[in-house]
Amino acid sequence: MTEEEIIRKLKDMISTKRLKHSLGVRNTAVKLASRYNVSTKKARWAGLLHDCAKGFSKKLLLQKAKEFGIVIDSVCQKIPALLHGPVGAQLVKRRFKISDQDILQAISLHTLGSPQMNDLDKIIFLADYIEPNRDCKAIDKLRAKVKGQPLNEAVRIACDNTIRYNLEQEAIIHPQTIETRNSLL
Ligand SMILES: Nc1ncnc2c1ncn2[C@@H]1O[C@H](COP(=O)(O)OP(=O)(O)O)[C@@H](O)[C@H]1O
Repeated sequence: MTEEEIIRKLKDMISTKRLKHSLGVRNTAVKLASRYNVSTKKARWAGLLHDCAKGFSKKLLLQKAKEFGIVIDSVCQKIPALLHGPVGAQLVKRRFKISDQDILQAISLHTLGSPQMNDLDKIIFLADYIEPNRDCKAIDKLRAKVKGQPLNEAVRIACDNTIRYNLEQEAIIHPQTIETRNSLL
C-alpha cells in the first residue's frame, strides 16, 4: 500500500483532528528517528498508524481485543481506551497488511509503554506526546523539559507526566507506565 492509500483508509477510521495528530506524530517520529539512528521508514509508518483504533468505542475495543487474543487486564477492563494500542497493531497487520514486528510493537506500546521498549518504541511513545498539533500549556512545558534530553530521560519525563496527570484526575494509573518509568531510573 502507498502512503496515500494508507492515509485514505485512515480517514475512514479516525476523525480529521486525530488524522492531523497522526501526521504530526509521523513527522516528529521521523525527525527523532534520524536523530537517534533508528529506521526512519519504520518510524514513519508506526507514527502515521499508531492511533488507527482510537475511534473505536469501548465496546468495540473490548470485542476486538478478545477476537485478537489480546490479554485484557483489570485496568484495561475498566479503561478500554488503553487497548487502542494493541488493538491498533492488530488492525495494522490485518487491514493495512503491514507485518513488520517492530512497527507493530511500537504501535502496541505507544500509550502504556513497557520496560522492554526498544528505541523505535520510545520514539513513537515520545512523538505521540510532543508532536506540534497537541496544544496545551502542559505539553509546552513537557516539550521544553524533554528538549535535548537523552531518549531514555525524555521517555521517563513523559511517563512522569502521564502518572502526574492521572493522579491529579484521581484516575487509575496503569502499572505498566509506572514500571516503564522505574526501569528508566
Ligand atoms: N498509563 C495510564 N494509566 C491510566 N490511564 C491512562 C494511562 N495513559 C493514558 N491513560 C488514559 O487513557 C486515555 C487515552 O490515553 P491517550 O491515548 O494517551 O489519549 P490521547 O492520545 O487522546 O491523549 C486517557 O483518558 C488517558 O488519561
